[in-house]
Amino acid sequence: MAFRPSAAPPRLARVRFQWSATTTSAAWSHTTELPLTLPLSPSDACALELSLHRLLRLPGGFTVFTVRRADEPYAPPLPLLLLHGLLPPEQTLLHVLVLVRPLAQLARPRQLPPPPLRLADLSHSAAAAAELLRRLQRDGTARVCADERLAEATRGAYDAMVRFFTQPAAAKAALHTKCLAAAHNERYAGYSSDAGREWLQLRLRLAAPQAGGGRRTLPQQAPEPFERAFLELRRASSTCLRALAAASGLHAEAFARLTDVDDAPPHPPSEAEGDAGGESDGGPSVLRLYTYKRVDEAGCGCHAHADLGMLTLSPSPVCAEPPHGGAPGLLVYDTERLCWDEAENDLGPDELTVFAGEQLSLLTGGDIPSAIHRVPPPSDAGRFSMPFFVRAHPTARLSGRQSSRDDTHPDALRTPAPDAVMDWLCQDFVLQKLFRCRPWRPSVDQSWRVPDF
Ligand SMILES: O=C(O)CCC(=O)C(=O)O
Ligand SMILES: [Fe+2]
Repeated sequence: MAFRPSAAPPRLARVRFQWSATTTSAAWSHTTELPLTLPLSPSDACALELSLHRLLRLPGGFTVFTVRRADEPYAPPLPLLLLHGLLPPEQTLLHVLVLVRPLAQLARPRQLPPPPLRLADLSHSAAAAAELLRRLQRDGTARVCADERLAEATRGAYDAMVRFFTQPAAAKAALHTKCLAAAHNERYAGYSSDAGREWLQLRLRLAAPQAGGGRRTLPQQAPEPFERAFLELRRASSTCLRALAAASGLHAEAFARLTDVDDAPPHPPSEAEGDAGGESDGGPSVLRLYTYKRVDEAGCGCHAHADLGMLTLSPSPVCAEPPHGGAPGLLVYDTERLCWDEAENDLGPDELTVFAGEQLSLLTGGDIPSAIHRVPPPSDAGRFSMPFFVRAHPTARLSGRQSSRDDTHPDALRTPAPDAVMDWLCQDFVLQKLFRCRPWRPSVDQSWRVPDF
């Protein structure tokens, strides 16, 4: 399955499963409520799938593929095995909508990715913008070919990564910079690591550079090629966000203005940002320069998750060892075929993989779905990657709209469930939903600590 097994202690929950379906001549909604011990084991999940087939009166040849919380019709649909992650620890009642599909869909062959779109076209061609939108909707990811400036900047940053990561641990750790004065807020720029990777995280400086301090990003002591890659990826992400907004029938600025990818004055200076922790120097979007631990170093890669921001732009990764050839490894979960697809196979050195995070999915009512993805630990030559995560300001208002997508599946959810809240302050959405109702983030317990995001 490749989803991280849950380490949570077993707990009893009541789960209401709802199957709502429409055809041209009829509409129905069947519901059943079951006491369940969560997390489910793989065999519990299989038994539950069979029970639901009977209890929800599904037609022969169809089954429950995935579920999502009823109050989050825009959220990524998840296999039954991950049900535990949708229910915050202190709660016991969960209402989910099931997505029912024909079993035959499991055997559908994968469509190979079409040729990349060109970044240069996305800024002026409505047809290229519409195609980017269509690919994100249909495939979950899209390939985009960088222009020369971006390609040069990412090459320069990859070159500089070798030297950066071979420094002594103390020199790397010295780059860790807190971006907020408040002790309980963990927003940072600089070095960090987990069981699978080490990385350097860059953010835009929001405070005007002091005289003599010319750097636009934090940490200020980061090698200059990293800043260049940050600024070029920021420009590319601004182009993609504009293209997607325009192709969605919105004002071209509708998405970009919620973020820090433009040089317009920063979004609402911050009363509400105060709640999340005080005056910030460091924008919400981040560039992460990763080096992955190999299997033989007990690396575990990057577990399955959906990104929490608006959009992720991930330049073609390279091996950590000379001659630094390509290092494809990103896997994307196809929720319509329940399998992992290799998203970076045959990705050109100057190409990027683009995919949506959950903030954009909320804003579009699920029209642009967030991609569930993971990276297994590399086996021999390692992996450098440098995804750029465009994120909305914590104080931005994220108002989701009803999906207009014409889903031809029999259980198309054309209207959000009645208990769906589609209007969020970004930081509330992130803290209350993305850090509490997702299986891949250990739930924050609404304590005083605000995690880095
Ligand atoms: O290294 C990569 O290519 C992806 C990493 C990733 O998915 C993440 O950090 O959110
Ligand atoms: Fe990710």
